[in-house]
Amino acid sequence: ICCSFEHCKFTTEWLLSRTRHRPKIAVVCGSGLSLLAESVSNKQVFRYEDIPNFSVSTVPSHDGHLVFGNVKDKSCVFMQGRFHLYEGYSLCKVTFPVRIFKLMGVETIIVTNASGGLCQDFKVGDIMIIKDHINLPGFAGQHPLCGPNDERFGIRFPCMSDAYSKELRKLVLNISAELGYSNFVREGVYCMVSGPNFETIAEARMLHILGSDSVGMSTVPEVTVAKHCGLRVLGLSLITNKVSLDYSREEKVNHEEVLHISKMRAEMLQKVLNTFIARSHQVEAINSN
Ligand SMILES: O=P(O)(O)O[C@@H]1C[C@H](O)[C@@H](CO)O1
Ligand SMILES: Nc1nc2[nH]cnc2c(=O)[nH]1
Repeated sequence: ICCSFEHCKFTTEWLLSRTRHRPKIAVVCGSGLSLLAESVSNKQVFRYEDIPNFSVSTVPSHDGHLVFGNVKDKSCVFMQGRFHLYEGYSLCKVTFPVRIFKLMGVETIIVTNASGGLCQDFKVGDIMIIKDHINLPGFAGQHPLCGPNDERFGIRFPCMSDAYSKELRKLVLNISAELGYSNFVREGVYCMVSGPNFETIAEARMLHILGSDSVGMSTVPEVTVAKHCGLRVLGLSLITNKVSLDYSREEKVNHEEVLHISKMRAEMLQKVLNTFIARSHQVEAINSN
């Protein structure tokens, strides 16, 4: 096993002995969204290649930096770049950082990504709060929790019907309204495919019929492992393109377009995120009541 409890513990202790930060919130920055980590104070950066047992980023715009820092008075850790199944990594490698965060004392994980809009009401540039997901690779056995279950992380058969915290979603909706962003902040179902190709029209139609509002190539394994080990999860997906459901449409998606849109919207997402992090204690209060 390449990502055993002992491997996780070793990496966690390696990091804890090199930083004074003790983050309670972790953020995974999706494609083109590295900016989310830029405004932190008291910043400390580790390169993925220097961290024992970590993988390296191979996708353009996924910088490969683990950034510790404060947002207001909250200590956070940011992944500038994530690992994807299509890069050739096993799902245990893809989700390894999530367990490190758990062992470091993180309580809430915020996963962000770029995705294609299937819901016909969505516009390019919308922010979709993920309310649920479809684990398509999981149906075919590509699942991060397959294999022996280590009870020190979580139970064998975790419940996923409440993977995305209702309270956290509500807080983001409230913040979006206060910031005047309500007309482009939505809620929806994210579907993961393995990639690396974008969808055929027939595939896109199928995913839409199955109830997916957007489609991407990440997030679901991280969320599954996060829920398994008891982290609270918030998922935010930036709709970077409309997925064609119609043979007469001529649009052709590419990674550069995805990056262009996500970089354009990253500042807004950052505003939502920073306000959310500053106020996350409000949800802690709700939960402890
Ligand atoms: O890491 P995310 O899910 O944001 O990356 C998306 C999916 C592919 O990796 C890439 C396609 O442009 O962006
Ligand atoms: N699978 C998939 N991933 C994406 N990431 C950003 N846009 C898309 C898309 O249209 N499809």
